[in-house]
Amino acid sequence: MAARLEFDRISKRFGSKLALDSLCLRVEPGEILGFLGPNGAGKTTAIHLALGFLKASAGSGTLLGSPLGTASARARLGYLPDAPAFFASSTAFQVELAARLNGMRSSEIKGRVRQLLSRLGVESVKDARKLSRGMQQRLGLARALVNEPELLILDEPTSALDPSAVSQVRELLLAARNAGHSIFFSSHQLSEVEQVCDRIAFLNHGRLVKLGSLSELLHDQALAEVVVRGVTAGQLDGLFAEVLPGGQLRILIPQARQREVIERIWMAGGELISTAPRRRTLEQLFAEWSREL
Ligand SMILES: Nc1ncnc2c1ncn2[C@@H]1O[C@H](COP(=O)(O)OP(=O)(O)OP(=O)(O)O)[C@@H](O)[C@H]1O
Repeated sequence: MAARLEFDRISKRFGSKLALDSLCLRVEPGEILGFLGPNGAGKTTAIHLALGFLKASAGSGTLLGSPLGTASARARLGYLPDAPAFFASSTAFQVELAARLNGMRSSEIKGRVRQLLSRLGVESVKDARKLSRGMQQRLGLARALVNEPELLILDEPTSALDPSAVSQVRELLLAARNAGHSIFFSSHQLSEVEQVCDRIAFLNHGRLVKLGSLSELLHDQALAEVVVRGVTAGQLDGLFAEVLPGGQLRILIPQARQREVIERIWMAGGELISTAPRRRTLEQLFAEWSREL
């Protein structure tokens, strides 16, 4: 099936800075793809390339089947920028205008706008230009969702939201996904990412470092905790070992190396006390992947 968004070896250079380095990535129909990476990794640059706000220095891509930058594809797209701006006071007008520009039928617009504004808690806002950042984000989301877009691109959609708004947004995103829409969003809110994303793409220094479902990525990186006695840390060089009271050693190793390490301990005259799987969090993986070049 055709990807809703595809980057094919896309690079973007700003002067001497290579912000994006040969990015290959597809957002498939009906999936939520979380786009992660440390500050300055290149996430917003990739999003701006997808939207046609920037031109690639090399490579190509498609948005909803058309080459990046094609204006007609944008009517089937919803976009929430990191700092949404509003130019008129009426909240309903902002969202209605987006619906009209995207070709929605007039008969459908009023009901849809009312429903979204109420769902996102912005129906009684007086002046859209004087909103707090969190309220701007809620209104920006209503604007992005109004035309029931095939692809929703969100730059940090929940960064300024209070916990109840975060869960309302989570429900909206999952409902959109369940209706077959695709969502591509950048975020630093790892608990949100864990709860809604089907797959995760991790970018660092403009390069795609990891891509997969959270369970695959956590499984690949799974650790085992091994407790032994009768050996010293010096005999296990290269392995992280903590000395426990009583002289036992606690060792953390990738699960895939467990057998090899246990054999090494036996060869050195050590005795195995226990082994246990150690689940890692996305936060720990984020910290490790951020160190990868
Ligand atoms: N217009 C520009 N001119 C020069 N450099 C830029 C420009 N836009 C982005 N950059 C640089 O490109 C790199 C990637 O920036 P980008 O904003 O895409 O990162 P990001 O992953 O979205 O970061 P954050 O998580 O902080 O929002 C950074 O080093 C940034 O300074």
